[in-house]
Amino acid sequence: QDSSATAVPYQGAEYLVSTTVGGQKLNLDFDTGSADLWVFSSSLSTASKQGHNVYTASKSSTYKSLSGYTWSIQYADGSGASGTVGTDTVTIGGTTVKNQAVELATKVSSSFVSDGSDGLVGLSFSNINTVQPVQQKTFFDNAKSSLASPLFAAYLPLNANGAYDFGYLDTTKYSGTPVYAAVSSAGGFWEFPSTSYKVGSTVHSTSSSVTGIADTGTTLILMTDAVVSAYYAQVSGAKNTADGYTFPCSATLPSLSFRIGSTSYATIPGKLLNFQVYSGSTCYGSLQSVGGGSQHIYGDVFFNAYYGIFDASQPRFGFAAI
Ligand SMILES: O=C(NNC1=NCCC1)c1ccc(Br)cc1
Repeated sequence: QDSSATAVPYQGAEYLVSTTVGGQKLNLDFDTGSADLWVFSSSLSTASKQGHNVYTASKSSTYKSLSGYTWSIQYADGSGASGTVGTDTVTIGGTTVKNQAVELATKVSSSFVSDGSDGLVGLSFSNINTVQPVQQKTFFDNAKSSLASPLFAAYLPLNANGAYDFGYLDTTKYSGTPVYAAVSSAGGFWEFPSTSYKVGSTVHSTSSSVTGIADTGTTLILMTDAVVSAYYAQVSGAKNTADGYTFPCSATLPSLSFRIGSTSYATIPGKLLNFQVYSGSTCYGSLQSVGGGSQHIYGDVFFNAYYGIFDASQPRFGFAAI
């Protein structure tokens, strides 16, 4: 049941995919950095429902409640949601999964209320799904057996409609031959070693334990402080403010390249590293600090430059310039 679903950019911060849950249409944020499929539900407070499509279980003829099951998730950016669980038929593009665990939000954090999505589709590994007492599988895990190949790909061009392709690679969406890195799924993420990077043409290496994760649920590229300080040292007028790194909008930004596994470098051009105007003639960088830890997070800005291939067969992560 290979298929492709259109991903529509929303306010430069995320891409939304129209998804049918029990015959009800919702605009969901596909997130390769988490493993819960959750939706805004009719049980939310009136205030939380403002501006969103909600899923009403009682209106679906195929919904089944999982009595006593709950979920609760906290994302790395501090946002979160929680609620109850059932199963229903979920269709994305032309790929349908019956009896998919659908997590109904009865609470969502404020950033989700002001956000454009009506919920998330987790596409990381199912070992980090938060449902209790019995952990549930992701849409992709459930769909895999019906696909020609056990993979999906993310095509997220800047300020234009993109797509998530399930079961096949769309060669019209990228150029050249994809390169792949082995993935370690133990932490639940599409994670690989990422120990070398370039600011412009200057090569730097990090400690060997540094990894990267491919995360469509994060907007920017978040890297360790060593990388971020080396990068902005090359940008005249760059400042590290309480909100993150800013610089004069007139600045010429160097490219940033980083290795994914032991592959060739992925290069983010300077143009993509100016995320948006911060205030007046000051702009905000697409590269920001991940805070602590030794994991780089390659978010949507990475996918603005590369077709990302999430292949469960080994597992491995591949990329090719778009
Ligand atoms: O939460 C993460 N990605 N998804 C989302 N973020 C905000 C809403 C959805 C995330 C971030 C960093 C690491 Br390391 C692993 C996962």
